[in-house]
Amino acid sequence: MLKTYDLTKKYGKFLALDHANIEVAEGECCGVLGPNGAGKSTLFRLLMGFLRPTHGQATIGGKDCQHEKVAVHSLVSYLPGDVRLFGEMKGRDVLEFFADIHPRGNRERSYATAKRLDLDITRRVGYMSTGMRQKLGLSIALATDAPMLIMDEPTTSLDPNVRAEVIRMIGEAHKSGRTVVICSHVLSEIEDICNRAIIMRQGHVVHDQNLEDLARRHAVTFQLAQPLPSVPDNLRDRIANIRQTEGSFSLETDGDLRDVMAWLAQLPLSNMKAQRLGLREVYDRYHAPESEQAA
Ligand SMILES: Nc1ncnc2c1ncn2[C@@H]1O[C@H](COP(=O)(O)OP(=O)(O)OP(=O)(O)O)[C@@H](O)[C@H]1O
Repeated sequence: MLKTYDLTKKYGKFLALDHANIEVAEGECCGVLGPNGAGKSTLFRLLMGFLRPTHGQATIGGKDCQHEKVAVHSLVSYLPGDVRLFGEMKGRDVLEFFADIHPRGNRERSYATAKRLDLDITRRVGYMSTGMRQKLGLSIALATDAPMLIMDEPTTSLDPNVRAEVIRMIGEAHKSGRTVVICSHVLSEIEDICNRAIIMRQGHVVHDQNLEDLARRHAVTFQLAQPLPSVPDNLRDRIANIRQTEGSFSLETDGDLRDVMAWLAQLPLSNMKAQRLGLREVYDRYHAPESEQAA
């Protein structure tokens, strides 16, 4: 559905996106993660044809994002990171304007989406709070039935209840078969709805994580006052990242935990803990907080 080929963007001499090769299949829900300035919005703007690539190409539904913008825009519903709307207009008029110009827009669905987000559309946009304007942007973007949703930080400025509702709505869009690409700094939101997460750093895609695979992985920690014996052959493929700090060990497992536990249970260890590996642990491999990097 979406493909980028060595997609590169320089602002002057500054390289914001460096030879990104990304493929998102039809029906996937793909999270894009990375710290401020990693290049996420640049990627999204290139996909929408709002920026010209310095090098490379992107396609959506086989259409070139730069040269076939109209066709691409009819396939995509896009929520920008900075929702800017006409301040003089009332919310209802803005909704109707966008529902009418998007080939897959629909006024009734827009009103219903705004209602679900508890947005008062009789207000003038200029008098709306930041969160209300975000809800208006979401009511525009979530109301089309375009086959692809591209959302740049959809839950920014929203209160916790509305955040949860928006994540539910995006999850519903995915379940109904739409392809979703979403960036967020809230890892739990990505874990809740995405089946895949791409991690970016300084304009590079540094990791591509299947979240269904991740859900089968565990981190096991324990204390052992002797060297850890070698991992039995039958577990070798499923145990990784063994680390030791004095008498404390940690390792990561893939798949069923029972046979790993049976092996460890034969050792004189104490304080054993096993917990599911989350996206946080994967993200921290690339972007650990500075305090931990220094440690
Ligand atoms: N128009 C521009 N001119 C010059 N530099 C830019 C421009 N737009 C973005 N940049 C720079 O490109 C880099 C990537 O910016 P981008 O907005 O894509 O990051 P991001 O990952 O979306 O960050 P955030 O999480 O803060 O939204 C940043 O260093 C930013 O300062």
